Amino acid sequence: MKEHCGVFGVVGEDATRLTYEGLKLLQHRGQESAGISWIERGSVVTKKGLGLVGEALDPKELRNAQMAIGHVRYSTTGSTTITEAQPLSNERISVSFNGTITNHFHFGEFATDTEFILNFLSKELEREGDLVRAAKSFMDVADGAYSLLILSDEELIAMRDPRGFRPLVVGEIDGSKVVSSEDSAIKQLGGKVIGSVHPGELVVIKEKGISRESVYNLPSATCAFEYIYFSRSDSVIDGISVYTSRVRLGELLAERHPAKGDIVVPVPDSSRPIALGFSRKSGIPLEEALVRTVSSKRSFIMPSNEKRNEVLKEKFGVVERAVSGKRVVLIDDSIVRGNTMKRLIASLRNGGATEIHVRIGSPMIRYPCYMGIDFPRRSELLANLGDIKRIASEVGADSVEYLETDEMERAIGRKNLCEACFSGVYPLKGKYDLSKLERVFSR
Ligand SMILES: O=P(O)(O)OC[C@H]1O[C@H](OP(=O)(O)OP(=O)(O)O)[C@H](O)[C@@H]1O
Ligand SMILES: NC(=O)CC[C@H](N)C(=O)O
Ligand code: SF4
Ligand SMILES: [Mg+2]
Repeated sequence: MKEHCGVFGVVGEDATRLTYEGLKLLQHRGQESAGISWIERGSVVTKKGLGLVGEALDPKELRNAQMAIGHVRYSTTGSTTITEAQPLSNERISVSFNGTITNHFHFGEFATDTEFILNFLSKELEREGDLVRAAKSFMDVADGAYSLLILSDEELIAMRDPRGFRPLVVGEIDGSKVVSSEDSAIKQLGGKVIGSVHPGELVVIKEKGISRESVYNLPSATCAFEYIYFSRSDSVIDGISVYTSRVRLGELLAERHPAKGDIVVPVPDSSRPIALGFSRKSGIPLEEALVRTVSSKRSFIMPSNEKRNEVLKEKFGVVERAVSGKRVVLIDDSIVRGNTMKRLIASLRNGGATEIHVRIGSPMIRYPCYMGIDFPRRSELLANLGDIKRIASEVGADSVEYLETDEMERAIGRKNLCEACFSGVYPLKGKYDLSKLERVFSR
């Protein structure tokens, strides 16, 4: 499974530098490439590179401007190349986007869904002579997930798809107007959060002000995985704290799926608050028995299984003193392909753990995602192997239990979530044949 991208945009003083700083704080959303577009003498200028923000962009090559947008990429279409990196621009406009356009293949052959967006918007702009109208036409035809920024020399447009699959937030930093995938980045830069871009809303940001228009008003279906894994714990999505959701996922796990153990161990990083909740509720002490290598990346969002396993090889150390002779309750936020679990259970057994009971803070992932996360095939999902006994034997655990969907909703505190990867029910506009989507999105 690969996940999201991060977008950040600024209108006002110091736009390029603030965008660069913002991207660093969204690094957990994409590690493949980073880029920034700004407006210089009426034209779009774009710099991008492969790798983490610090590797991809040289601050000395960035020019200060009054308007800029940026991107960190976790690809769900195409490949990890500089030409496919975002922002994707021509002289007039630049786009930076988090999501997946599920129906992009209906419109022709494109290297990525982002290329389709740029192509569509450019043609509509030519036809209509107005970028806001072009953006609305895009909303009419596009299906899937998009938290999208469009930059021109006149304005920065921010829009969120009608279901609000991915987060998007507007705020202000030192008088400059900003838009970011997550509010935590705005707060950490000393700014104040104005609020979420609502699902189906189009926001136009200019130097003189922000105007907002609700273009579609449908029931939202925000990605449950943003709360479970993707977003930073210090973010708040649509008014709900990610940290609180995660602690509650752990509390509900302890209540509904208890385990007999001597210690609770989180798989760092994203399952830490879940393990804390489990430990508090069960009374079993928490031990940080897995140490995450400082320089390690997120494994799940790497672009191939080979790269995921390369990351995992270096990612964890085991504190033998903490686990030796102990019955371990091992907590993770999710099992997708099972790469992480298989490796960790072997290491914990080597470290002397006597029993390992795995408890997962989300339901079984059985269906692919085509809305911004990259696990496009049913066959790669561990949960499709069989029941929990079969899964436990595959990963080498004494037992494995997952949260049920209703328990997850209770923990997060909202029902209007996308749960397609658990249920197979896709909150999309169109009807699709799953096998066809598997072929289109497999890379
Ligand atoms: O079953 P898998 O296919 O291995 O995927 C699931 C794992 O991947 C993610 O961690 P990741 O390493 O991406 O990042 P983290 O350090 O933020 O937890 C997630 O938190 C699980 O640990
Ligand atoms: N994770 C994302 O948001 C991916 C954006 C876009 N689909 C790409 O492949 O570049
Ligand atoms: S299918 Fe799963 S990962 Fe994809 S948007 Fe829905 S909840 Fe999120
Ligand atoms: Mg993890």
